[in-house]
Amino acid sequence: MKFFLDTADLAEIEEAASWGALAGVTTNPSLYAKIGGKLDDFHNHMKRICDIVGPDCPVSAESVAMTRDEIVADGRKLAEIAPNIVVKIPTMVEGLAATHTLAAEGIPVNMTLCFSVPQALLAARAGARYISPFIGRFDDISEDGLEQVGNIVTAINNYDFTANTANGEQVEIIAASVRSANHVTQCALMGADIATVPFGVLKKMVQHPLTDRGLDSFMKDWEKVANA
Ligand SMILES: O=C[C@H](O)COP(=O)(O)O
Repeated sequence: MKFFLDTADLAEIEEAASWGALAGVTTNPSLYAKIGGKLDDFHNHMKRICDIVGPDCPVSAESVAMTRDEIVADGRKLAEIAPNIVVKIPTMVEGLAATHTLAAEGIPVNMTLCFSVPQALLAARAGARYISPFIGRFDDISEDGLEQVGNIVTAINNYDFTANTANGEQVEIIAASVRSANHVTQCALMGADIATVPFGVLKKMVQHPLTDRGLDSFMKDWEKVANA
C-alpha cells in the first residue's frame, strides 16, 4: 500500500515527505479553503506542493467546473502546472465524459466522490487512473464505508482497464475520507492500492502504546547502564 497525504497544508506535506513514506498528495476545494487559499493563487499553490514532493509523487488538484467542456479546459490548465499533476474530477456524467477526453490526451484523472461499485467501474472504463472511494462520509450516514472500498477493490481487480487509462497504467484505488489508523489497516487487508490520509491520521499510524512503553523501559534501563 502507498500513502498519500490528504491536505493542502505545505508544512504538513514537508514534514510527511521528510518521513520517507509519502507517495503523493490529494487536495480538494475544502482542504484548500481550510488553509485560507485564494482563488488566484490556486495554481501556484499546487505547483508549490508538486515542488515539495518531487516529480515521482502524483498531486491531485480538483476541478470545480460542472460541464464536460469546462472540466476538460480546467483539466488541461491544471495539467500544465507540473508533470505530476493528476486532475481530480467528481464522479458524475459530465465528469466521466471529461475523464474520457483527458485520458485520451494522456492526462491522468483521479475520479473522486465515488461511493459504489457501478460508479467505480464506469470511472475505470472512462479512463480514470485513480478512483477514490470515500470511507468516512459513508460511515457518517451509518453505512459501512470499508465494505464499499472492499467491494470496489474486488470489482476493479476482476478486470483489465489498461486500455482505458491515460498511459496504459493499471487503475489504482485510493481509499479516501480516511478517519483512523484502523481504516488504513482494513483497507490494506482488502488490497486498496493507496490510502490518502490526513496528517493527524498519519501521525497516529506511527504510534502504538507498546512502542511507547518499550521505549520508556529501554531508556530507563540504559540510564542504569550509564550510571553503573
Ligand atoms: O477528498 C477526499 C477526502 O479524502 C475527503 O475526506 P473527508 O470526508 O474527511 O472530508
